[in-house]
Amino acid sequence: MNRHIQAGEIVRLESVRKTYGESGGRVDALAGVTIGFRKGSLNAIMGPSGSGKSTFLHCAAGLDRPTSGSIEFEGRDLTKLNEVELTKLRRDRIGFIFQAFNLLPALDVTQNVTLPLRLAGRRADPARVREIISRVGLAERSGHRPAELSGGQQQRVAIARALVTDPAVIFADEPTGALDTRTAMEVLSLLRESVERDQQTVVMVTHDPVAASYADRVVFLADGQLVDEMHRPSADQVAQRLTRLGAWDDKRPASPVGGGY
Ligand SMILES: Nc1ncnc2c1ncn2[C@@H]1O[C@H](COP(=O)(O)OP(=O)(O)OP(=O)(O)O)[C@@H](O)[C@H]1O
Repeated sequence: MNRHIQAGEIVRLESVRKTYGESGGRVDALAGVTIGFRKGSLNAIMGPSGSGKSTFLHCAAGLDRPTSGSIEFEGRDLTKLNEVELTKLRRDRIGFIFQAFNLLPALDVTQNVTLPLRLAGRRADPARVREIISRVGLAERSGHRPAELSGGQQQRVAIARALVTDPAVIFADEPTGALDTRTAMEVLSLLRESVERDQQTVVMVTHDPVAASYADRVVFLADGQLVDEMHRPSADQVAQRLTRLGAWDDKRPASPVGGGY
């Protein structure tokens, strides 16, 4: 172990392949990807529809197993862990944020936020929970249920829930995809803050050049391979690069609005 990981990196994918289907209809969703992410950095993953972004995120986060290659996370190879070890590591060290919020409708804000702690059998420190909820601007709403909150507020609950276990890495799959521009910026600022303040690492898939412009580093996937990267680019630079990759040609379905569960 630790043969490949570079100084300062917290997670590293080495020659990661993910192949779906049998011989005739085989798809190389990831065709040999090698990349490391530094502790305390905000990273965006971009690329055309079908380029492998979700597959990349799921493999890197230990939600899916690659066909071959290794994923080093804080010195351990995720591909060598059994399901129980993987579940524990995900619960203790990784935070997840999804486009569709995935909040439980019957639970209020505080209960949703503390759910990962309860699942891990950990005690919720009330002062810390209050601090996290107020950090995302929901102190006044802590007793509200998701249906009583706006889409942006629901995503802020999801961020607080991802932060509550103090994870080393937060993986986010289009965290601003269902939000209007202003609310998306608030959410991105919160992610930026957890990187600056707590040295957490964020790896986020996004289609939005403005969201990507909040990142320290933007990596571009095409046909399951890394084809380029940019450091602290402007939204215009990202958009130009995506245009060259043909990312705007696809007709993606409209984002779902609000209503998570
Ligand atoms: N479970 C699966 N079975 C078969 N093929 C799959 C599966 N999941 C993904 N694929 C294929 O793998 C490739 C990469 O898919 P992936 O969802 O990772 O792309 P993406 O870049 O996230 O796309 P989008 O931007 O449209 O969400 C695609 O060709 C897709 O059809």
